[in-house]
Amino acid sequence: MTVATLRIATRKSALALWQAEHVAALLRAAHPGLQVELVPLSTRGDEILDQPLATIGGKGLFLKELEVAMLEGRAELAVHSLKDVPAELEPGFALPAILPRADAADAFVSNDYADLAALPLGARVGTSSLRRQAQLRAVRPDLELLDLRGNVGTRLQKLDAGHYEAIVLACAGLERLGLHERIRHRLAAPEWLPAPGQAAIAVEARSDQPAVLEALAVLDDAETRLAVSAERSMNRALGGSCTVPVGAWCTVTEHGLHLRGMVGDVSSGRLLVAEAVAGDNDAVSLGDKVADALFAQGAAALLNA
Ligand SMILES: NCc1[nH]cc(CCC(=O)O)c1CC(=O)O
Repeated sequence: MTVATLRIATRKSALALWQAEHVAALLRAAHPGLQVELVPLSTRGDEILDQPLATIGGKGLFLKELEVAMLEGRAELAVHSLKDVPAELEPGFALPAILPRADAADAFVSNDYADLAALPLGARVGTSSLRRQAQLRAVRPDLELLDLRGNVGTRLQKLDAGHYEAIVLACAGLERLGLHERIRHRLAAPEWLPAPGQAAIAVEARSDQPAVLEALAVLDDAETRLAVSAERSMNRALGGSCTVPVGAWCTVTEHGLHLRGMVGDVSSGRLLVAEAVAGDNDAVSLGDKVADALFAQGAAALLNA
């Protein structure tokens, strides 16, 4: 059985639409004659903008409405930023494709200051991510950390309006939106860790639709899948949500996988860091191993804080 049409459920933000169009173009190129359409939808995560994600219940918020559309037969697939996909997928769904990763670094964005070190004492920095807050606190305990939600464009507007001296965003999102020049400084591994799965685009579909899964699997990048499997398995072992400050970065070399993981504490800026290596058949156990090493350093106390 082959599929004639694929409908892509997507959020309506500029970044989500760019990512869905990107997947649509790749699918059209891979399957000549295939009809590919976008189904833009609003999610709870997009509608509730006045509270940090950690308070309103975490990451599944961006997926629910897209998954309902697939269950009701209004779309065959959904496109997500992998870092917004919970460590545990909803039963009945799969990720048949993970695209090659873009720049996984975070971006220091400011109109007046070149990097973190250049910020004046007590400067206001906007980010609602606990992972970013903990790492900022660790290097600059004097900073005033302020919540900042909304899509990438809204966050940049709030910076430009003077609410903050600097904000932190993902390099990948800025690049996809043609905003590369807003990156003043890259906050990159190993000193600074991204979110598990950051900069990878994930394609989700129902696990009971083999023809769809097969059509989507051509977009999968094996190396990215290995790296993000290790990062996401670490996150899952740590309790797996965005309500805790967790960072992870896995590299793939000819010698195998190297995973570095971090659990942080926002109020003290204390960061626990652990790393380990494994062969490329062992991505999931590598994640578990680094999580165990973080627990051995006392991660449970920070995760329950
Ligand atoms: N939480 C929103 C979100 N989800 C994914 C990205 C960036 C793109 C990516 O990581 O693939 C962003 C924006 C940001 O953090 O600046």
